[in-house]
Amino acid sequence: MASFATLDAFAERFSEARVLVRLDLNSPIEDGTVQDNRRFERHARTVSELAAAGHRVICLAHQGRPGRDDFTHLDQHAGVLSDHLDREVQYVDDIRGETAIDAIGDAAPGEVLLLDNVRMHDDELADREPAEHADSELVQRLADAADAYVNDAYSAAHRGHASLVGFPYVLPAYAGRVMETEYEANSAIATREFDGQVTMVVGGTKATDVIQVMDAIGDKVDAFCLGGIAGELFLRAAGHPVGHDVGEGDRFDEQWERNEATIRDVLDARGDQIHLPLDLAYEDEYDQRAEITLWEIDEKSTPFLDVGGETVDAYRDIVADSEAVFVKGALGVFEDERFADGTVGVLEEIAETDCFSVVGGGDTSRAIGMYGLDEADFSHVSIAGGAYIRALTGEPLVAVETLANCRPKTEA
Ligand SMILES: Nc1ncnc2c1ncn2[C@@H]1O[C@H](COP(=O)(O)OP(=O)(O)OP(=O)(O)O)[C@@H](O)[C@H]1O
Ligand SMILES: O=C(O)[C@H](O)COP(=O)(O)O
Repeated sequence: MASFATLDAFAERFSEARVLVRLDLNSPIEDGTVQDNRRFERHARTVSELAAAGHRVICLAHQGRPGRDDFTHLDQHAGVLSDHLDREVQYVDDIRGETAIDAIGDAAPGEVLLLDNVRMHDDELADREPAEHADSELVQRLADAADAYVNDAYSAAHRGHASLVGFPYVLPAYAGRVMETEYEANSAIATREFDGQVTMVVGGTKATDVIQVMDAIGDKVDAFCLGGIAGELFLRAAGHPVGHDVGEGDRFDEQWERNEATIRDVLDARGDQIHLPLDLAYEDEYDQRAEITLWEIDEKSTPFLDVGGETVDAYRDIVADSEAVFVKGALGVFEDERFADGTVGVLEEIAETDCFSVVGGGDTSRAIGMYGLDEADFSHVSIAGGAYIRALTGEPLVAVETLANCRPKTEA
């Protein structure tokens, strides 16, 4: 398990430091407006801790990717982050030019700056090894202006980009609070021994991701409860006439072609551990939720949007008997109240029991707030997507590895 220095070690060594803090504020953008989400709230705690201690906090973050609609400047992000802090975040419309370097130099103790989208600088996404990123102009210029580096961007830690892996080579480097807690909770399935049953609830739309997880960590999990697109694809492999596209949808056939062999292998090898929906829910001609048991389905003629009531009861029982439950992906289209029973039923059951629980996936974890559940009833609600998937499969995260590998420098 990687071991990095945390803010506790940082606090012992520095006072009123100029510290570069990499956050992951990558957010949904609707009609040009950045949507507030858990990432702001969580990172605000790290920023607040550093600013309250009198450090000059220089935040780095990205939004979208070049060529995509959500690739924007970070002025709005500074406003949203300020809303979660007891102080203003000054947006600096530059990344490593004179304006940025001057702003860093002028920052007063306790001041918080947010530089522009690091992905707007070519060095950030250049295809380089971590040590090569350390030599880039972006990293060198900013490192010269700062005393230390904190990486809080766990949810981007699977990316080997300059601002995520370059700085630990040239500055004392620490994990922020988000990095620390996310890493510990999300690695639990790979690193911890649980006395009782370990259950994984698997759903959502990104079937390819979750099928890889099932393939990789089958030995660590006693029960998989399936829903969403993955659930239907496994039903298809088991010979049921579901799991293909109907109407305008295009979510099934492509993922089926890509994963058919793996699905069949996993089902063969782990059939005893896998629980598939017993019934499914759909929208009837009166726009109401209707349910059908698997055995009644001769042909799929309408999209299935949730697991049915019998399945919810069965999955709740499995969760109630579990020592640990990991959730990746929703069991249905919970954004529509009519099709929230599966996702919310399982989350309610987790909240009611005292099992160790991790809920991952940006979309799925939104159900917690939407349906009045209390985040405190879960051991951890992750803000990571791709990094969570990699942690579940036990794959190393390059930015975490870099923090750990550069630790001797940090302690020097
Ligand atoms: N049967 C279904 N048909 C269509 N969409 C579904 C179905 N079941 C679940 N979903 C959708 O799955 C989504 C959640 O899972 P998804 O795989 O997209 O992301 P996630 O794991 O929550 O987040 P991230 O984007 O961070 O990976 C929800 O928005 C929900 O509407
Ligand atoms: O939102 C995320 O999952 C991270 O910020 C990584 O973003 P990316 O997939 O655009 O690299």
